Amino acid sequence: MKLVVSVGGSVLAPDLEPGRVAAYGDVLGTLAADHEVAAVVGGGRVAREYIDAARELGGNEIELDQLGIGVTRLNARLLGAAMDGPVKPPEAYDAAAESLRRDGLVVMGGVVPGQTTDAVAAALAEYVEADLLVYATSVPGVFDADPNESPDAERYDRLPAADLVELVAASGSLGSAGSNAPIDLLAAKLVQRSGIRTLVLDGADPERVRRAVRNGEFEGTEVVPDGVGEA
Ligand SMILES: Nc1ncnc2c1ncn2[C@@H]1O[C@H](COP(=O)(O)OP(=O)(O)O)[C@@H](O)[C@H]1O
Ligand SMILES: O=c1ccn([C@@H]2O[C@H](COP(=O)(O)OP(=O)(O)O)[C@@H](O)[C@H]2O)c(=O)[nH]1
Repeated sequence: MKLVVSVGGSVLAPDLEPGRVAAYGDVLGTLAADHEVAAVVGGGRVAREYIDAARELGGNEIELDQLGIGVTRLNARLLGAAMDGPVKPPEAYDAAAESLRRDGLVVMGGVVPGQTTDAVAAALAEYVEADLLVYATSVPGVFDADPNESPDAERYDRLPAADLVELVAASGSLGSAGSNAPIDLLAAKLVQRSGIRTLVLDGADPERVRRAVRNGEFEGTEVVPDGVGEA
């Protein structure tokens, strides 16, 4: 199977803990023995710190995004170093797809301003015609409200892609650089358009990603193509 895993920066590098990066590297490396695996890595706290500092210095939103992209690529290098040795992460989808074809494994970060790595993962999944897209993020799925703001928020076990788009649009995620939402609006639209099976799960423990891929066992939200499932 062809698999794209979006590893949130908040999941991979909330701080620089080599053990956590090694654990992700192990899981992705093991999965790559049986599958073609593309990982897309986010920027996390460090990206936000750079973005906040540069905003105070008067940087415009595109400049802030460019800083964020730089940090996602640093994190991609770090994860790459935990697997095959340091390799410069591809900066575009065609280069990533070529690495995936050649090596069966690729790690990349951001691509262009105006989006997050959620959208990179969805676009790469569409480009390489992935069978499965997994968002390993800091929350255990997509909720009807931000679970970190609303203690009564309820998780969707299955969510039609159109409902995901609506929910993300309503949360106003196409905001400024470094903004929070379960996934960004472009990612939600690409997931809807591609119809690729998509899981959103708590990625704090990479074993959850392994189990989801290996046995289909996971706790979180499955985004289903429009018309296939009920919320
Ligand atoms: N409806 C929602 N369901 C789940 N998470 C949400 C929702 N709305 C906002 N969020 C926020 O989305 C964030 C998930 O993304 P984030 O922490 O940036 O992780 P990552 O590093 O994986 O991108 C959480 O901080 C969570 O509070
Ligand atoms: O293709 C990309 C990927 C990332 N970013 C920037 O880099 C930041 C960090 O990326 P990440 O995917 O971690 O976003 P987050 O989940 O932190 O919002 C984002 O907020 C954007 O500002 C971007 O502009 N384009």
